[in-house]
Formats: sequence, structure tokens, C-alpha cells
Amino acid sequence: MAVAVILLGLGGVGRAVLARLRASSPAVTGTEFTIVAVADSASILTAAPDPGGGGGARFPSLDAPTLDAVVAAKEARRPLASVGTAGHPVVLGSRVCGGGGSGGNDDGSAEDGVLLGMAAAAAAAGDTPLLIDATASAETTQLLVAAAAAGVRVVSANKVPFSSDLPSFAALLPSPAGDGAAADGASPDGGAARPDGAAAAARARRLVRAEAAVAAGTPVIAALTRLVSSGDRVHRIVGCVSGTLGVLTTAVAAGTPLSTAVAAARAGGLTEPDPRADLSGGDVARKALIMGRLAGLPAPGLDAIPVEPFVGRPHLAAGGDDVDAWLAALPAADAAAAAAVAAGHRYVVTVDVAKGTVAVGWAALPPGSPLAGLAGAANAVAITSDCYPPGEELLLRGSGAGVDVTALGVLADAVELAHTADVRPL
Ligand SMILES: NC(=O)C1=CN([C@@H]2O[C@H](COP(=O)(O)OP(=O)(O)OC[C@H]3O[C@@H](n4cnc5c(N)ncnc54)[C@H](OP(=O)(O)O)[C@@H]3O)[C@@H](O)[C@H]2O)C=CC1
Ligand SMILES: N[C@@H](CC=O)C(=O)O
Repeated sequence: MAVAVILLGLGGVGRAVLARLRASSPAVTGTEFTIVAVADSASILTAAPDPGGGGGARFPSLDAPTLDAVVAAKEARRPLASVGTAGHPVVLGSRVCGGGGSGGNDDGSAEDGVLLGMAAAAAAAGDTPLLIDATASAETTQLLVAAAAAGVRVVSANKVPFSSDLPSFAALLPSPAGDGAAADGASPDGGAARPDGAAAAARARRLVRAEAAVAAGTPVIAALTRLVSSGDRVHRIVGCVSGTLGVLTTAVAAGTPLSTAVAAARAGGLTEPDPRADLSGGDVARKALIMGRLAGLPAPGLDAIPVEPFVGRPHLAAGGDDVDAWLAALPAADAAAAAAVAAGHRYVVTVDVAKGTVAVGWAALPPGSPLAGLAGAANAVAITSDCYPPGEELLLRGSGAGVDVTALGVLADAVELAHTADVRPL
């Protein structure tokens, strides 16, 4: 099986995914991965003279020297376009995905069309196209939906497409609540209902994996999906699902000022591109929404989730759009963080499916809690269900952040999808 990979995003995670794909062995994966295109926020780089062409010839892959140059450029924080057009690679200099719109609900863009055209050309040449989203962008949402609907396999580390509107989620991942939208034939962009909507959505969802979007390489989505798809009813999910906030809690407990610990976590590739996404609790809320939707919670959306931030709201506002200026002002939050950690509290998400509620914030752990004793980037999730009653919860525990373990989660999804039977010709 030959899989032609289109990789969106060349930050810490994207580059780690690239490294893992390049190092992967067909003898182990049963799959030959080739990289046919990579993209950052402004450009797509492909070896094909005519990306939409095809004509039956094998879609050209980016060679090792070109990929080395890509990695060097992005490590040095240079744009992909700076890699140039030496040899035959073509750089399309334009906003990638969504045509420059800031929201996730654009109807599609010329660049989306280019990417889908490449996937179709790769398929026509006999390869299995795979789109990997390693961005943190809302702009990829409709591309992922369109790709899966067209029969392209999709793997995402990006949680935004799965924590936006419910129809987009239902077009990408299975959910008892989302199935209602699909069964109605509602199209993800709110367009006219299609009579075959539910069947088409179910077919497309088989081609999507997003394990890294919740706990990096720790398979929380797989566990929830296995329970729900086999008819178990999930009652409650309790977890610590932020590697960043776990690392910060551990560091502060050891006497490190919060502001110092945040700078280190950012440098280590644990935080979101803007660490305020972590410290606001927003990143955890997105993970909570994804877990809740998978479990059948009729969760309206992110706005309806009450979130107590990790630091007081005034500490999130400092610095405006400038992350470095915000970090420079963060020492003002050190004392309050030290006090919360000294009280023995943890930053916890609770999804109560039966009550239809989600809560995100600091909580005292009851004695014997399965979340007790976590250190560093470790995540833990405890799921109770009909088959896993209180005291016998299904527990998942393991590293929940870091570029390498996230890339592992992405590659595991990619390998699994490579072996998923094709369900629809492009
Ligand atoms: N770090 C971790 O431990 C984990 C991270 N994740 C997720 O992985 C994702 C990536 O994280 P990280 O690598 O740290 O993020 P970075 O900000 O370092 O990298 C993001 C990359 O995406 C590119 N990009 C942004 N918008 C677009 C677009 N519209 N089309 C194509 N490319 C785009 C950026 O381009 P440019 O270089 O031009 O800015 C950049 O290369 C995030 O969604 C994060 O939540 C998930 C689990 C764990
Ligand atoms: N910033 C996130 C990264 C993974 O989603 C975290 O630390 O959990």
C-alpha cells in the first residue's frame, strides 16, 4: 500500500510528524508513506509541475534534500516560500485553506481546490491520498470535511475542526448527538439536505482520525469510540487532559514560578502556539467538547461550557496580541498559581453525559481519585459507563503533550487508516 501524504502545518508537531513519516518502515507499518506536498500558512510546496494534473503517472514525491531544506527553513522560522523553486518543486504563494478568511466556515477556496486536486491526482495514479492537519487553525475545517467526503483519508492533531459547529464534527467523527444532524441530511456548511446524508456522513467518518487532538498519543478517542460503537452508554468522563497545565502544576509545586514554567513549556513545544489558549482553559474546553460529543452529549458548543481559567482573567488580557509582552507581564500571576497548587488542586474536566453538563476548572480531588498522583505532561481520563461502573472505571493514563508523542498519535492514526478499506472512489 502506497500512501501519498499532504501535510498541513510545519510547526513543532508538523515537523515531528514529518520526521516520523520519513523514518517509518514499510516492514513495520505495512505502508509506504511518501510526502507529496507540505504547507505552511502561506504556501504549498509540491514536486508536481501541475499539481492537479496526474494523467495516470505516479504523483511525484518531495525528495530528501527538499524536505531537509523545508525542515531547516521552518526551524529557523522562515516561510516555506523561502525554500524556493530550485529543481521542480512548485510553490503556490497564497493563503492556504479558507482563502484568507479567519473563520472555519468558508465555502472553500482556490487553495482547498488545489489540495483536493492533488489528492485526486495521487489517487488516479494508484496511491492512497492522506491529508494530515498539523495546524492550529480554524481555516482547515471545511477542507477536512470536503476531503473526507471525497474519499481522502484525514488525520488531524488540530482540535479546532472538531470543537466548532456540531455539523462539522458530525461530518468528521461519530457521535450519537451528531448523528441526528447527519440523519437529517444536513450538510456541514448548512446547505440543502441530501437524501443520502446519513450514509454519506457515515462513509466519510470512517476515513477520519483525530486521536492526537485530545491526549496526543494516549488513545482516549479510540477508547470512547469503542465503547459507544459497541452500544455501551457513557455516563461520565473525568480527566486531566492538558499536558501543559500538568507540567505547570508540577513545576509550581516544586517551587518554580509559573511565569518561568510557562516560558519553558512553550520552548519545549508543549503549549499551544499562544500559551494563553492553555492558561485560559480554552484548549481543555475544546478537548472536553470533543470527548462529550463522542460520548453522545448534546453539547451545544464551546461558548456554553463554563470555564474557570488556570490564571485569573486579568492575567490573560495583558500584552494584547503580543505573546512575548504577555509573558513579560505573567510574573504578576505567580503568587496566585502557587497558592492554588499548594492547596492540592488540579485542573480538571468533568463531562456528565446524563446531566448534559461540562465543567472545566480547578478542583480538589477526592481521596482515591484515579487522577491523583499525576506529574508532568501525564494526562489521565476516567470513563464510567454501563459496562464500567464507578470503582471499575475505564482508565487511560499517559503522556498527553509534546511533539514526539503527538506525532506518534498522528502516525498511528495514519497507519490505521492506510489499512482501512477504501469506501468510495475519488
Ligand atoms: N504540542 C503538543 O503537545 C500538541 C499539539 N497538538 C496540536 O498540534 C497542532 C500543531 O501544534 P504546533 O506544531 O505546536 O503549532 P505551531 O504554531 O508551531 O505550527 C502550526 C503550523 O501550522 C501552519 N498553519 C497555520 N495556518 C495554516 C493554514 N491555514 N494552512 C496550512 N498551514 C497553516 C503554520 O504556518 P506558519 O509556519 O506559516 O505560521 C505552522 O507551520 C495544534 O493544533 C495543537 O493543538 C495536539 C496534541 C499535542
Ligand atoms: N497544549 C496542549 C497540547 C495538546 O493538545 C496540551 O498541553 O495539552
